[in-house]
Amino acid sequence: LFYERFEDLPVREFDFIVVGGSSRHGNRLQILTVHTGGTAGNVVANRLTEDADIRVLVLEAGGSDEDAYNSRVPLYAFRLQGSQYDWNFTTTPQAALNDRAIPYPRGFIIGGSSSINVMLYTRGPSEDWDRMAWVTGDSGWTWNSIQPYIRKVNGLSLHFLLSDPHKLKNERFVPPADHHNTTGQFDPKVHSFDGVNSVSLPGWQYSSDPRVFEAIAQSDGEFPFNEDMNSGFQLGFGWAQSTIGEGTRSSSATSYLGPKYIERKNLFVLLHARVLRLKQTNTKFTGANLAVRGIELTQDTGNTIHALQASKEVILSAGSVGTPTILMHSGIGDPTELKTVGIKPLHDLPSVGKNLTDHPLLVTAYNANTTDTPDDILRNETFARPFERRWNETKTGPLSTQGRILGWFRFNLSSPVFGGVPDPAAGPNSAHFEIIIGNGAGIPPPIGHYLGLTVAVVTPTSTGSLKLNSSNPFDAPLINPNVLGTDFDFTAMREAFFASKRFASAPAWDGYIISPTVNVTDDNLDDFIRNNTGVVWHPVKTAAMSARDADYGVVDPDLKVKGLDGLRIVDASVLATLHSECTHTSPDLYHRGTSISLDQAGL
Ligand SMILES: Cc1cc2nc3c(=O)[nH]c(=O)nc-3n(C[C@H](O)[C@H](O)[C@H](O)COP(=O)(O)OP(=O)(O)OC[C@H]3O[C@@H](n4cnc5c(N)ncnc54)[C@H](O)[C@@H]3O)c2cc1C
Repeated sequence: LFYERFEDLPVREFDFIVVGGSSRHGNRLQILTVHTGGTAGNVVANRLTEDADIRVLVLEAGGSDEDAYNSRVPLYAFRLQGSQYDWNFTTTPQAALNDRAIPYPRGFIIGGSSSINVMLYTRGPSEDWDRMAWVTGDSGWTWNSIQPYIRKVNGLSLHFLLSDPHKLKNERFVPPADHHNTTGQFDPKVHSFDGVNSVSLPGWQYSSDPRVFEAIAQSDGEFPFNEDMNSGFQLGFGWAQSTIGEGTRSSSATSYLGPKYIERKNLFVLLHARVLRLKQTNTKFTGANLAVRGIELTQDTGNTIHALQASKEVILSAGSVGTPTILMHSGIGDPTELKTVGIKPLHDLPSVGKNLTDHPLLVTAYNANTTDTPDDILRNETFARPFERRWNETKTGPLSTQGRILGWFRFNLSSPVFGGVPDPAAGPNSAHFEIIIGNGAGIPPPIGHYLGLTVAVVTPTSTGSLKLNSSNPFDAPLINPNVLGTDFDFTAMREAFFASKRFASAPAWDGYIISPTVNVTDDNLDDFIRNNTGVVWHPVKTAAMSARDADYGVVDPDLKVKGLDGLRIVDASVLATLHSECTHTSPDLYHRGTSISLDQAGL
């Protein structure tokens, strides 16, 4: 159940529940999951509370999504950035971007970033998962091992074969809002139709769509068509799949904490609960690990601090910014850096906050000779009204859709991009860059209609960092994704831009594209990139997983914080490598993280 005030929680019960034995039934177990109101946390909470004997408390700094209209309406997704549902972080000045500091949105709402993101659902290439298994020395992270958390495989539920006792799957592939015939637009064999998280194809058609496919056909194979980029083979252009069901956003809150689950008597969700730090709960003696099962939270900017303790585990799911921030405020991190800001080190883990990596993104747009774009809806309330009425009543129409068509591509290995640098992709079938076709400008200028061709480098080699600004947990951390910080990344952005330009020059666009909105020439391209590149908001690796015996990394392949007891991290920060995909698909990862949690708790 949702609670707004700490005082309303059955706190005593949480404080005094006794954890008895290890048998599955007959014991009252309590697992306190911390700030797991985000994408991953709700998956964890859902899975853990399958067992009525486990009591889970979810702590979320943000509030409810009940009145968040813009979160529900897919077309309005971009309005959530900079809103009350966003933490509204900003990066440090980015050297390669002419020292611009760029906005760094993160969801400040139940559902976390899955309640404010752009909803693209991409699983990435199988090679990325296989590489993560190799890096971490744990075959449980391979593409094949992860599949049963998403879907049934070959008609069998591999849960049984892989001895995962939990049958809940992530994906629930549903018809698009307009119920059009989707034959040839996805491959049913690689999807699940009875999972929790709704996924669908675009539910509204635009006149630019057929031209995209004509341009694909005219590209001499440079931009092939891929029926389903989520099969493990991602390369090519295909229809976007999005976490949308019945024309409405499917976040981890609407799905994993949906009506079917939120009434569970063993699930407690406390909103507006900001966790300040974790607390040591034992005294270390020779040979034993420190236990960190305590937390401190506040609901009134620190005037009142509440302490709680989990009998089993604290599971951190505060995301790639929140998780390392909380760890460092708790003294878990690089001791030298912690002392610099006046924090007493508790546990030496220098990798906390290191290696922050994100996908650089460059929006380019073309003036389009059409009025068939959502630009007028997005900038003119009067124009939008009938469409809103339609969406309110039927959940159909242009408001029911966000992503349209996207593609994943590789540079030729003889490309100038590589100039002595090894190919950073996970394998020969993994993309280096992405092109996102947008009908309309996303956030449109006052006049005009647009076709967006946005590019992203999906194998960046630059890494940045996340550091504390001070010992005050209310100060925003120093977020430095080091965008385009290497020659590879910068050259890759240039080449991705050229590729999108070639795509826009196909005869299919004659009469549709009028001109680019900015005249980019060879002479001003680098400036254009520096002045306009941002990121896709896919930060990972700030609490990265590493092999069990590696002397770097933050969590082991079971997602337990290295060298500590009682503390696990289950969110995007643990990814050991940045995948060539959009990162909220990692519920598959979260599912597995939870299964490990359950197994190791002897449940
Ligand atoms: C604007 C935007 C667009 C994106 N578009 C896409 C997309 O189209 N497709 C895609 O796959 N991915 C997309 N992403 C990325 C994706 O949404 C994230 O990678 C993913 O949701 C991260 O999940 P998480 O569980 O790690 O963190 P989050 O979902 O961010 O959850 C963290 C939660 O912890 C809470 N929290 C943090 N600190 C504290 C604290 N101290 N106390 C209590 N609670 C705390 C937060 O409020 C939040 O609810 C986008 C992200 C953004 C921001």
